[in-house]
Amino acid sequence: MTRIALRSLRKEYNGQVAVPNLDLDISNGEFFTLLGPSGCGKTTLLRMIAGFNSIEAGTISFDDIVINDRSPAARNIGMVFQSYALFPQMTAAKNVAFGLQTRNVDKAETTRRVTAALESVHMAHLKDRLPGEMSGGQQQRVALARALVIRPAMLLMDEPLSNLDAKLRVEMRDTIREAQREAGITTVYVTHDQEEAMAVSDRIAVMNLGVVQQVGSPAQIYRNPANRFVAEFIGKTNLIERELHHRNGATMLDLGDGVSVDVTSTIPSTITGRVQVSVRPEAVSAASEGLSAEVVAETFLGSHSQIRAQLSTGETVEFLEFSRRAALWERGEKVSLQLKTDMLTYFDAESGVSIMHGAQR
Ligand SMILES: Nc1ncnc2c1ncn2[C@@H]1O[C@H](COP(=O)(O)OP(=O)(O)OP(=O)(O)O)[C@@H](O)[C@H]1O
Repeated sequence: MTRIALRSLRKEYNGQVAVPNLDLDISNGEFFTLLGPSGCGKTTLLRMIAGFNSIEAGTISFDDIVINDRSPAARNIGMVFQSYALFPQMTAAKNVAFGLQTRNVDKAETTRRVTAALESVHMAHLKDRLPGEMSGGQQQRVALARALVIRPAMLLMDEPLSNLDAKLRVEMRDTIREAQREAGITTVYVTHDQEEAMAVSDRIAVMNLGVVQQVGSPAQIYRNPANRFVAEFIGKTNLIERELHHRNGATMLDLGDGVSVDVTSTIPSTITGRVQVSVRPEAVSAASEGLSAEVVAETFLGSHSQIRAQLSTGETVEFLEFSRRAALWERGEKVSLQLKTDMLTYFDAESGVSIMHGAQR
C-alpha cells in the first residue's frame, strides 16, 4: 500500500508543455482514475509516475519519499496496458510466474501465488493456454494477474479495456475492481470513458489540456461539477443560459414562457443576473404544465426512452421517460416540461466556473 503525492509537476515534450503544473494526492488503497479527452495528458502523467517519462519540474513522492530519480524497475509498480503484452510462447501460468522467477521466489511459493492470482481474475481453469488460444478479455485477465502477483506497491493501468467489446468491458471492469479491492492496492487508472471511470473509481481527476479540472468521487463530480467542462464531459447535460432574480427574499430562476422557479434553497443568495444552468436529462420531466416544447425525436432504449424537445427559445432539451411504451409522442407534438430545481447546477456565464460554492449533494 502506498500514498502518492504529486507536487508542481511539469512535463514538456521538446519545449511544448503537456502538463504545466499539477498537484494530486492519491491515498493508500485508493482506486484513482485520470479521466479526460484524448490528448489531455493522462498517459503522460501515468508514465511520469511509472518513471518512463522525464519530469521538467516538481516532485513525485511515494509514502513521503521523493522518487523522481528512481528507475522504473526500482519503483515496485505493476502495470497493465491496452495491448496485453503477454509473452506469446508462454502459457497463462508461465506468463504470471515470470515476474516471480526474475525475483527468485522459490518454486512452491511461485505455484501457490500464480494459482491465487489466476483465481482472483477467474482464469485458473485456463492456466495452460497460450495467449493465442485466449480471447482478448482472457488475455487481459492474465495481464492483470501478472501485474498483481509480484505484490507491487501500486498498480498503474492505461486504458486496459479499450480493445474489448462493450459487454466484455463491463464484465472486465467488475473483475478489475474486485481484484483491486481484494489486493487492497493503490491503483491509478487511465481512461477516456466516463462511464467506466464512474463504475470503478473511488475518486476521479477530470483533466483537460494537462490541467486537473476537478477531483472527487463519481457522485460529487456528476452532481456538483466544478465547471462547464466537467458538466459536459461527465454524463449528458442540457446547458441553458438564464437570469436569476431576487424577489421578496427569494431567488427565482426565470425560465422564459412566463415560468419562474424558486431556487432559493439551492444557490447562494449573493448570486444574481445571467448564469448558465446545467440541466441533466433526469432533471426534466413531462407534466401537465410548465415550459412549452415540441418533441423533435424519440429513441426507445429498452429500459427507457430518450426524448429530444425544442423549447420556444429554439434551445434543445434532452430528457428521459421510463415507460413500457416504445412510442410516447409524435414528432412535433407539444409537451410541457418541468425542471427538478434541486438537481440543477449553475455556472458563471463568462468563466464557466461553478457558482455552487461547496454545496453538498
Ligand atoms: N512522446 C511524445 N512526444 C511529443 N508529444 C507528446 C508525446 N506524448 C504525448 N505528447 C503530447 O502530449 C499531450 C498529452 O498526450 P497524452 O498521450 O498524455 O494524452 P492522453 O490524455 O493520454 O490521450 P489519449 O487518450 O489519446 O491517449 C498531447 O498533446 C500529445 O500530443
